[in-house]
Amino acid sequence: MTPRLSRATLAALADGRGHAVPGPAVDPASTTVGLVHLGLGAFHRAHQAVYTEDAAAAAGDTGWGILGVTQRSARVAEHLAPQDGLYGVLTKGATHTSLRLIGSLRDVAFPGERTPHVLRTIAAPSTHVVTLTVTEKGYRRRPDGLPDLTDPDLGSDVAALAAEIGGAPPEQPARSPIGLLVRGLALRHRQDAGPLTVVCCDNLAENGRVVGALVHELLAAVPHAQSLAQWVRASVAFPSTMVDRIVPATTDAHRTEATALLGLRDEGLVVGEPFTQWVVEDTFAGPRPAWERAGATLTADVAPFERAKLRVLNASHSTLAYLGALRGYATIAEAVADPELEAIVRALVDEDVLPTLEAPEGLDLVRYRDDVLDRFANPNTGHTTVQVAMDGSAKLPQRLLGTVRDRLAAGAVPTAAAATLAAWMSYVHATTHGGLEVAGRKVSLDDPLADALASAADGPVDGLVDRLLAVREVFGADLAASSELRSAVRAHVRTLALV
Ligand SMILES: NC(=O)c1ccc[n+]([C@@H]2O[C@H](COP(=O)([O-])OP(=O)(O)OC[C@H]3O[C@@H](n4cnc5c(N)ncnc54)[C@H](O)[C@@H]3O)[C@@H](O)[C@H]2O)c1
Ligand SMILES: O=P(O)(O)OC[C@@H](O)[C@@H](O)[C@H](O)[C@H](O)CO
Repeated sequence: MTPRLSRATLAALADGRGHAVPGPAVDPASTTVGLVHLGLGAFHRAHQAVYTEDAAAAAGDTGWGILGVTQRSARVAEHLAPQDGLYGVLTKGATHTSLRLIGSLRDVAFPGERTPHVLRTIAAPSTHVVTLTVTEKGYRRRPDGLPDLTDPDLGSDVAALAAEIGGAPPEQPARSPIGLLVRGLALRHRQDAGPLTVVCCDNLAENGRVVGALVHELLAAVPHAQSLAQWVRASVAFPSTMVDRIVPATTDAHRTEATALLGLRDEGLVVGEPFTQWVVEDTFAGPRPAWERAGATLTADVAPFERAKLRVLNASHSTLAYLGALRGYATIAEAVADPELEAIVRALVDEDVLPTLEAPEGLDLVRYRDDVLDRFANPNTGHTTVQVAMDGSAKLPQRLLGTVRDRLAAGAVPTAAAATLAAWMSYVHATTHGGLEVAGRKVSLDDPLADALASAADGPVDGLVDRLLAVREVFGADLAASSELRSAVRAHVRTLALV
């Protein structure tokens, strides 16, 4: 059996016949932890961990090893621990594949097993940055942006935090990312370990402001947390970021391909397109990795980049995901190759998105649209429509509904954006009525509001749009009340002829 990737097997391979795979640029054994990452999914490993490694290597800095924290299960930690944190990034271009090894993960942990260790690391004076990629739904926000204190996981962390402020040892397993973060901040405050910067890397509009507000609101709900809240206001920064790299879920075929290139089995392998971008607001409370030396842009104002990316790339992605899945396409590349679907996406961007955007400095938005469509057309990433389609109730408010609101406020009917909503509604209907098969597989609705959406989709089909627009968690009261939007979505749903 092919041996597993680890520091020892890699060294043995290098001593023997060797391999042609570059990296790691940083040996985990030579680094200390300076950054804690919450949400050790595929994206962090293919994006921030790579920038952090390149920055550390360029600056000769050994203080930026990462403690990677998984959230919902120990699976990724179990994959990476026997590999000493080492893993490969398989880059799949349209014509070229390459593999490199990454060593910036110094440690991995699952809070279900090692919460005290994670909290102590967030509180360590040598830790300066916490990053997050826990998906849109992971933040447990109410539609008004406040923390959902009825969420049992967040509730459990709030109770643990209150006990810890009262002097209890920080031992209870953390159950939510924001709860874990705030409990780590509380310990850091108690230990007077200095300022910290929290960098959200999820696809949320104004992601830094969102996470900062969640932390402050959560603290406002906890008894005796005033001094902690004051310290957070003074000592913790929440810069916003725009993150971009298409990183699909890793498949067995990717692992087989990587094993052939490396000669070692890698259970932590991740896959990405060649393109990568990171724009970070330069408002850190303390030291940070020299990410600019790895190609990141540090800027005073990230909002125009973030807005352009969410509204052009992510909204187009979701449009292709819903329409593509409804037409039976397995991948985004197949969907964008359908001229009708490509035309729908172009109309979305040209007619509704671009009028709401201000071009970030140095970015031609029309060129950006075309570049994004070219990236989607890469046949080798294998990004599935069903993966991009998941969690629509949490994603659409971030990537589409800002456009819809801006267009309505400008007195325009967002007819093209309404096509995306119609596609999502048709997808919700099909996946909750057992009627959607994509590439030979039955697809069911994967969404944090699946139950509410299924009951809204259940009923006479001519009322589908009304019932789904009434889901306040997604559309709020304003969009539910817009008769122009309602008519536009209804017209598209009729055209889709799926109900
Ligand atoms: N994959 C990409 O192409 C890409 C690109 C840009 C940004 N992102 C951002 O990164 C996020 C994660 O993407 P990924 O590819 O790593 O996904 P993934 O499925 O590989 O990992 C998701 C991570 O989020 C955690 N998570 C999921 N649901 C959660 C919940 N309800 N509560 C707490 N934690 C939860 C998981 O435990 C895991 O650590 C995306 O949602 C997006 O915001 C991804
Ligand atoms: O990662 P999600 O689930 O928020 O969204 C799915 C895709 O639209 C997204 O991951 C893009 O691939 C990514 O945002 C490109 O940078």
